Amino acid sequence: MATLAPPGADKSHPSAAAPKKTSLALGNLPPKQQGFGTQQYPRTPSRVDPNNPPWPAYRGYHTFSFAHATMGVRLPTILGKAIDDVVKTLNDEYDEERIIDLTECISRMEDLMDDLQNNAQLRPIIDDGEGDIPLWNRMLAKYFRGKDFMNAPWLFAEAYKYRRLHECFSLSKYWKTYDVFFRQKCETFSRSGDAVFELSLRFAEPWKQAEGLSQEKQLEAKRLMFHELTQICLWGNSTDLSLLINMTEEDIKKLQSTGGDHLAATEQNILGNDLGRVWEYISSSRFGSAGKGGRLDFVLDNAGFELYCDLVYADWLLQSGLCSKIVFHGKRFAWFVSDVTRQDFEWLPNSMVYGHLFPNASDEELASLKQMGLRWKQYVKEGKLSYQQHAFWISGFTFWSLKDEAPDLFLELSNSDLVIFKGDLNHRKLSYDCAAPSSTPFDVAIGPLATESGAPPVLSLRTVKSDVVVGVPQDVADRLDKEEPGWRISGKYAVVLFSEGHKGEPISFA
Ligand SMILES: O=P(O)(O)OC[C@@]1(O)O[C@H](CO)[C@@H](O)[C@@H]1O
Repeated sequence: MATLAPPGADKSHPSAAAPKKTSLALGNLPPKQQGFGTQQYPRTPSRVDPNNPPWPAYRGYHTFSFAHATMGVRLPTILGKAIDDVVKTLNDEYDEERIIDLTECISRMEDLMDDLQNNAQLRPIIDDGEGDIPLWNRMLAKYFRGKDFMNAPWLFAEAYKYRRLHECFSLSKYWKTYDVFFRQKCETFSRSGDAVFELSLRFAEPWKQAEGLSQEKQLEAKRLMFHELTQICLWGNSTDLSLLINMTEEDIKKLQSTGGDHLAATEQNILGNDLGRVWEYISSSRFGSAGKGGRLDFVLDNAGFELYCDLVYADWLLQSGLCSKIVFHGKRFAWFVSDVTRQDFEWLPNSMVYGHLFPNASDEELASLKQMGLRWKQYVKEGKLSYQQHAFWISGFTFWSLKDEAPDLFLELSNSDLVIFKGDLNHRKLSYDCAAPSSTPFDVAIGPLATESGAPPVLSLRTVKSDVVVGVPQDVADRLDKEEPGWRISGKYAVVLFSEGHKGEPISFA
């Protein structure tokens, strides 16, 4: 039976086609506005938390970012190499109980590899009796429930991976303190001979100021030395083992070149440079107490060559009288491949004095290294140099949370006349590792560490190896983004950024 179509139901008729354009004359509507979404950044401090930094966080699923390459490729590669290292150790072991214990560590590492590659949810850290467990599990429960490796902020997910790696060993009976990167750290230092002797031949003899100079000239000589040694300390950070996966010995030498011309050329690559302000402060009566040098703290980054540069710098700061006490802060266990642990801190001067790391070195070179190593060991005995390793440094928190999450550490640092944060990772933690505009002033980017009552003066010495950049003129960053798209991760550029803090002001805890 034919259906009766209602009038006008023929959809194929031209009159049923949609009008090309409908224009309404509605002159009373409000005008269109611009900038939606941008006003929410920076988030006000009360809206900032580890999952919601002041500006948008970098996350592994952001395919445009270094976070993506790191989570998807670099971390599994690093973990694969770590497994190879443990297998080497396993092959050299003879005791059955220790062998079985170590195979269990390997199988936990394989589980971690599966989790990484399958983008698993971030589970709590198993209680291995270590002091940082509450920091980790509270943070996971409060801010990252249900998050996985790719959608948690990159900084947290990456740190979490290193904590999980530690768990593979901390749950064992015999291998609790095993460092999967130790072998690699030692080998890289032993391949850094040229740069190592370049410095030891110059600095092994105790430093003396040239005689007969006016006070003004003496100060100027110190300023110049400070200027160059700070840069050596800064560029020592370009040798980062986690990025050296495919580097040749020649490449490493180029990175470590410490010659004068090279330094002058590389100073142009310091895109935000507060070195002048730092000298003004360090050479003033505000630094330390009258007639006595100041206290300097280093929040360390990498072991081996970078630590060696840090110690050459610290040695001169003590000898010059600018500092009377230097405190080094390192990690409790293997962290981001090459970070300094207590074992690395002790290994360095001991290997300089007793080791046979440089078979091709001359007697003179070896003697210079030994002389310097002996002096550093003496500083440690005298308490002029010391080493600490607070659990906060191996947590997933950024330094915006330092005072709240580690009040004891905040008090300790508030005694310092200057806290130097070395390297890229520390810079990410200072600046909340988020997409802040490059022109954001350093004081703004580091939040409470610049504004809190009692906060110490802070200096970041960082070669730029990841996306976040602050304290750099916007036009410079925009030009580099256009002309050198890899500049944020190449380590070719650096920043030297200073915040005066509020030392001496009364500290209270909410
Ligand atoms: O802190 P460092 O040694 O200067 O650099 C650490 C680093 O290589 O590792 C991270 C990516 O895995 C980035 O923060 C940075 O590029």
